[in-house]
Amino acid sequence: MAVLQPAPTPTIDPSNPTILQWDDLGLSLIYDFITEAEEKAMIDAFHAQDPLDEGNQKRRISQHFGYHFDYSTFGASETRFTPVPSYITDFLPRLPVQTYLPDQFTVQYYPPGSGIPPHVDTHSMFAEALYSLSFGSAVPMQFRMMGPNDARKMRLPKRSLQSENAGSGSTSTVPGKQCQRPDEEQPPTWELVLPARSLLLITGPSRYGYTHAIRPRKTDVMDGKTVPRQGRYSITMRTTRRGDEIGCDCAYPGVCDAMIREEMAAGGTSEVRY
Ligand SMILES: O=C(O)CCC(=O)C(=O)O
Ligand SMILES: [Fe+2]
Repeated sequence: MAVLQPAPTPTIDPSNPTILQWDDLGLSLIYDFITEAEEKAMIDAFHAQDPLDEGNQKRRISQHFGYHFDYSTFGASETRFTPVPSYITDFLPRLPVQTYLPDQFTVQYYPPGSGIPPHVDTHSMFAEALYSLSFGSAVPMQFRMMGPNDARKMRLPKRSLQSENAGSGSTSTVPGKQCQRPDEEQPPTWELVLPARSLLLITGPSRYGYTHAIRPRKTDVMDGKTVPRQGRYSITMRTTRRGDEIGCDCAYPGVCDAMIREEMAAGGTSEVRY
């Protein structure tokens, strides 16, 4: 089991204390990004489509809007498109990155106790900015820095290019637990509590060089208190890369699907470069 370190300390602009920033990680967390009324409308809309099987709901439920995920490319389909509901389009003008907007949306319900395995969202097929809007309840998201050993494991063809299907229909390579050697040093691993109605923006190192996950647990420790995990909803938002934009030149070649693919095509088992 990963040994958790304390979460890194954010900087907070005193003139805007609802925004927490970790500049060196490329992470921002915006509290109260949506109102309680918006939150309720989203939950109602979700269950109008997928009624909750109260008590028996064990698995995550996902709804897709915009361009649908394509499992053959790990990107989004060019043709399968579900119109984006107004409860999403309404807040798009409030997103912190306005130079490009998401066009692929996965709305998910996590029943109490469920999570999402550690994964790196596909580098090459989606633009840098990824968002996670949390609602319904708070949950800790776990980030783990990918070290050189993880990178080497992820280069194995078996693990590197097949969909692990971490669940949201939108994820790529993850190092399997079974590959971990017990004598390995744990890479930096920490958790960030995502409160209900908060928006997480993931860019830079946290986007390209860290896995993120929600551990399946019955309880969480938040603010020093052990609390039962409750049902949680999220909207993952990504921007699809098309044509010439597909690719990645990040500084994390070991966990970059574009670079792994290139090296495999060249028949390489080249050294990990970081
Ligand atoms: O539920 C979340 O907040 C994150 C989900 C996620 O990481 C994903 O869909 O790729
Ligand atoms: Fe993700």
